[in-house]
Amino acid sequence: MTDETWGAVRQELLKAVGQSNFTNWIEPLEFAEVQDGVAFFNVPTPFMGNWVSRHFGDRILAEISKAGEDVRRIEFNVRSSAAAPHPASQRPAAASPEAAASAADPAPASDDTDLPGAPLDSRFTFDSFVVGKPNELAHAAARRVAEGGPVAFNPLFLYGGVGLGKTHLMHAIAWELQARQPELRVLYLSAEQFMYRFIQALRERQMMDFKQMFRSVDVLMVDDVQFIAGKDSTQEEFFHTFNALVDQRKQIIISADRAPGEIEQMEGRIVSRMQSGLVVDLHPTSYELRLGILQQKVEQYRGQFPNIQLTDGVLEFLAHRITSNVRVLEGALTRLFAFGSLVGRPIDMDLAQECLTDILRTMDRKTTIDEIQRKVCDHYNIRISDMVGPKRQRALARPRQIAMYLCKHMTQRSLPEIGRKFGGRDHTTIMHGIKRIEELKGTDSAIAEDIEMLRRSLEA
Ligand SMILES: Nc1ncnc2c1ncn2[C@@H]1O[C@H](COP(=O)(O)OP(=O)(O)OP(=O)(O)O)[C@@H](O)[C@H]1O
Repeated sequence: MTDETWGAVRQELLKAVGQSNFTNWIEPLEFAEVQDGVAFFNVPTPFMGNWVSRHFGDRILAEISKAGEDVRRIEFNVRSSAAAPHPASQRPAAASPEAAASAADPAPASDDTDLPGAPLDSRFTFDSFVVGKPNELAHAAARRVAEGGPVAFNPLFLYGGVGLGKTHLMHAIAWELQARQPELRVLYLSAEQFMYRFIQALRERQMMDFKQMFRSVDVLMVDDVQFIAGKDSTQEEFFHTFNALVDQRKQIIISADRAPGEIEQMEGRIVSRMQSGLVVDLHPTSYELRLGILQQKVEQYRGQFPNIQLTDGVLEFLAHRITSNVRVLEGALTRLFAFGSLVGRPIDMDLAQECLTDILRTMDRKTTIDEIQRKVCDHYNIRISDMVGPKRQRALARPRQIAMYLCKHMTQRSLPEIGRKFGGRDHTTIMHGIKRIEELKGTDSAIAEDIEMLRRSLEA
C-alpha cells in the first residue's frame, strides 16, 4: 500500500468515524508498510494501539480492502521516539532494584508528573478475559470498578493462586478506565516496584516528591501486595499512601496470591484496611473455563498460523490434563502451534503427547489434598473420618496438622479450600495448624523426619 492509498483510505475513514474520532485516533496513526498481507502502523502508545485495534480495527481493514489492497490484518507497533500521553503505559517495568533505580527520575510532583508505573500488556483486556464460574465474581467486581464514577468499594482486593488472571484483570481495569476517562491518572505497579521507588526516594531524599506523586493519582493499582509482607518501612509508607487516597475517595485496587488475613507478616492495620472494601478470589480453573480459554487462544492463533489444522479432541484433552494454571495451559498451546507450524504437521493427539511430555508428566504428579490425607492417615494409622472429624486428642490433632501443613506446601489450594476438605474448618484453624507444625519442625526432629518422608513418598 502506498502512502497515497493510505491518504485516500484516511479520507474514507474520516467520513466513516467523524471528525473527533478521526482526530483522536486515526490521524496519529503512522502507516509503516505492508508485509505478507499485514499492514503495520506506528502508534505513540500501546494503549492507543489497543484502543484503535478494538474500536476501529475492522473499519480500517474494510476501508483498506475497499481500496483494493490485499491486507488481511493490521498491526500496531509502538513508536519508541513518540511521546506517550498516558502515564500507566509509559515506562517499561524495572526488572531489578538496580534497573528501578536507574530508570527513576526525581519527578516534580505536579499534575503533569510522569507516573512511574509498569506498562500495561495490550493483550490483557476484558475482551480477552474468558469468564466462567471460578472467576465470575472477580470479573464482575473488576467490571464495576472499571466503569469509573463514584467509588463503589475501596479497595478492590483480588486474590488467587498463580496464573489465574489477577494481573490480566487489573490491566483490563486500567485499559477500560483510560478509554472511558483519558484524563484519569491511573497508576499500575507491582508492590515490588512500590518498594524500590520508596527506597530510592529515601536514598535520594525525595520523600516529599514520592508522597505527592502517589497521592496525586486517581486510581492506584498494586499487584502482588504480598511482596511487602515483612518489609516494615515499606508497609508503613504503603499504609499512609493507602489512607491518603481512600480519604480523597480515590480508587485502590490490590492483588495478592492469598486473602488479606492469610498474608503472614503483614501488619494488622494494613490487613484490616485491605479487608475493608471488597475482597474477591479467583478460584482454580474448571474444565469448562480452561476449554473456553483454549478456544479463545486458538481463535487468536488462527490469524498467525492460518494453515495449521487442529484435530477434534485436542483442546478437550489439554483442558482435561493441564489443570495447574492458565499460564501453563497457554504455554502448552503456544508450543503446539509453534511446533506444528515448524514441522508442518497438524495438531493432533500424537503431536500433543510428543510435544508436551514434560508438562503432562508434571500434571500426573500433581498431589491432591485427598492423597495427602490418605498418606498421612496410613502413616499414623488413623482413619480419614478422624482426620477430618472434630476430635482433638493429640494422636489425631498432630497428624491432622501435619496433613494441613503438607496441603499448604504441596498443593495450590488456598487455606479456605483446605479448610473445607478438613471437615469445614475455618481458614484460621488451618493457618494455626500450619504454624504449629512449622514451629515443631524446628524443635522436634521426629516430626521433621516424618514430614520429609511423607513429602518424598507423595512426590514419588
Ligand atoms: N480467564 C482468563 N481468560 C483469558 N486468559 C486468562 C484468564 N485467566 C488467566 N489468563 C491468562 O493467563 C496468564 C496468567 O494470568 P495472570 O498473569 O493475570 O496471572 P496472575 O494471577 O497475575 O498470576 P501471578 O500470581 O503469577 O502474578 C495470562 O496470559 C492471562 O492472560
